[in-house]
Amino acid sequence: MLPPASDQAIPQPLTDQAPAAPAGDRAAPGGPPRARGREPGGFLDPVQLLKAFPEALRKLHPRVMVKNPVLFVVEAGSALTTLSAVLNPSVFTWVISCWLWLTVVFANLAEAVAEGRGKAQAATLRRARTDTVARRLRHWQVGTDLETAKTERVATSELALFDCVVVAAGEPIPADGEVVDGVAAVDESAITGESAPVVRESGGDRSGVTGGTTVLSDRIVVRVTAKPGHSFMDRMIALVEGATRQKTPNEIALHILLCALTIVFVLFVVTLQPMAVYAGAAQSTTVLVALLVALIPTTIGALLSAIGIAGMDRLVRRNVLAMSGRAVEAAGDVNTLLLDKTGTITLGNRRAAGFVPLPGIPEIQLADAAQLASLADETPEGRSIVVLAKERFGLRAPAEGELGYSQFVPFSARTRMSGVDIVWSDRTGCLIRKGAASAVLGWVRERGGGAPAEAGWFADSIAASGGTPLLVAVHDQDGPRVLGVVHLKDVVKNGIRERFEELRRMGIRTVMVTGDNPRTARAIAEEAGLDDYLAEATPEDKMALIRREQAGDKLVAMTGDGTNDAPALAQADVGVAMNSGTSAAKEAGNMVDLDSDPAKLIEIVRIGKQLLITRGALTTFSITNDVAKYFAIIPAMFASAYPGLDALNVMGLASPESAITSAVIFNALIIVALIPLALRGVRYSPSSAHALLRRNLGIYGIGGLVLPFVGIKLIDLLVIRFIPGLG
Ligand SMILES: Nc1ncnc2c1ncn2[C@@H]1O[C@H](COP(=O)(O)OP(=O)(O)OP(=O)(O)O)[C@@H](O)[C@H]1O
Ligand SMILES: [K+]
Ligand SMILES: [Mg+2]
Repeated sequence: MLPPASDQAIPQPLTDQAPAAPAGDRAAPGGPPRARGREPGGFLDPVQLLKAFPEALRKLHPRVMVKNPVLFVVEAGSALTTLSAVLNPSVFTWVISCWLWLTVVFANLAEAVAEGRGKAQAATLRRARTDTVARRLRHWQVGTDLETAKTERVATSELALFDCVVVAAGEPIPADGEVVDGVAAVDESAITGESAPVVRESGGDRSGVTGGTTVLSDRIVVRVTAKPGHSFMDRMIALVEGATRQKTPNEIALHILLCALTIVFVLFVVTLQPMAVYAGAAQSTTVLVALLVALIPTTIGALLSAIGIAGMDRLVRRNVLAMSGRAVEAAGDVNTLLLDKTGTITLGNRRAAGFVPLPGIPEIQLADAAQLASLADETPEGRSIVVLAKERFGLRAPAEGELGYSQFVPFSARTRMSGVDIVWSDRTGCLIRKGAASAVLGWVRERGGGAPAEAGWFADSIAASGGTPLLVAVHDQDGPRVLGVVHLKDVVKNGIRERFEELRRMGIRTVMVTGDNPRTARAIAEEAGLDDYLAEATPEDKMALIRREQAGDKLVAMTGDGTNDAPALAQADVGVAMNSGTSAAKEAGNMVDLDSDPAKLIEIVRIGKQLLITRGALTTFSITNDVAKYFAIIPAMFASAYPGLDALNVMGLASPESAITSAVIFNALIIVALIPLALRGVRYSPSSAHALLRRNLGIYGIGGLVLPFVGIKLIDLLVIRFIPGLG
């Protein structure tokens, strides 16, 4: 027997006065997502270049230069030519020395400009960091009364992991953490730049809060999950400043290739001299160094790190924190995207919308059982059931005297059930469970009960509409039986369908993985326009699916927000956690999206692809554009010894000196000319990766081959005009 509804109030959670802020997180509607700050255009701001100049000079220190062997060789060569210019002064040796030094400075400038942009962003972020006083709770435990709890005021910097702090309307949240009590509207504009408030609440997958954001309404208790100095904001600042940037495996591979090429050319130039002497055409140090610099891949050596920094920077501008460059690169090659349903594809604001009793059961009886099973269920779903039962029937929790003993069964993603075991004061007892249909039916059958067909029908019809059915069952003196179904409603995020279509055009398969039942999953997958879905997935199932895809040589991205997504987020090559999500999810992933927008993956993939393509294109360009320099320098070197070699002087350069000078000047200027491209990235449009690669290798390979012939010739014309003594 169920007790009559009691009128005595229990301390109501804040849910009753849920803030009137828009529910859920902002899903980017069809249009392009808003970027933080202005995206730098194609032209490089001269002011930026000027500002980065001192830093570029500072980087000339050999200790810094040695990290970039290609340019270290150029620097050593510059020093050598300068020495020979001092010992053996001539216009030619001085001009070459100057331009060699400029080559190194320009290379450093590329990196300095990239870093400078990050520093500007970091400064903006620093301003958002708070250093205030926090109200720390003393001897308080989750679930106990807040009114009587004692608080103490401490400086934010003194907060430790797992401290609980109270934050009320108008106050800043002192540290990264998780809401463990209450629900509030939070202004996250300090970190996202977006002014619409978001809801953060305890118990569910929207519990994550970020230090520096402000509570707008109500009051929450936040458990600190990051020590001061190690918050996401701190990590983001370190990232955009380039302080913690590590080379990715791809970058290391390319780096090794560049070093190998450099060594080969150093050996070539060193062994060239004895042969030249033998041929009666001994070369000066200056000429040999100029040849070496022209041959080694200086262009990509100069731009490589700027390309990487700019990629990170582009992500941060779109409010994505990447914890590793490796993940950014992997994003460029992703084949499959897995998304969880609740809170990622839907708003995650899953609320009870109605009670559907089985024939012969009064609705109030179902509502009462459902709310008893939810009294200690701190998930948003559980709280919404309590609220609905109160609204519809004025039902409230049992009074002190009525309850003998009760034991709550918390919800877990594995059991897909929650409930309560109650012994009333008159010593009668009952067990109540609510949860996924298959789980609750299993529970009833295990206890020897059966389920009328209606239970399945009702659940199916709710599921077919995209809702989540929760079956409610009791086991009391009348035996185990199903009472009916609670209809949980959730809404698919606005405009998400178009975004998934865009992913498809990029060649990415989208799969929804959800703990929910297959019918609901199918309805939502169809509505959102996903390629496939996996229903009734436990956390392990989600991870196993990723492993299977990876075994088939696929790169997998996963976005999710729940603790049940954490294993999958950790397993995925690209794990994007929603910033609104639990701290377990955020720790497991290798990226965090501050806007909590699953469609952000489009941006992430685009940036990853752009990074890979830009690096590939500029490497190709760098290697092919050295070819023209052989044609400029080799004939010049041996013109006197082998006049026949003049046939190679296809550019018709004026004199050996002007030819070598022009090649060196071109080599230096091309670095500056390509800085904007390195920072902005090669244009990317969704099409197959192969087509893109072919197109870019074509453009940059042929461009790299042809451009220097024109460029060197033009410079040669200027050189003989304006630098007397080289003509
Ligand atoms: N508080 C709750 N009490 C009882 N059952 C619940 C509760 N919350 C959810 N369920 C049931 O458990 C199922 C699994 O929940 P889980 O959180 O693992 O997945 P989900 O949130 O539905 O999906 P996703 O992983 O896509 O976010 C739900 O579909 C629902 O049927
Ligand atoms: K070069
Ligand atoms: Mg979930």
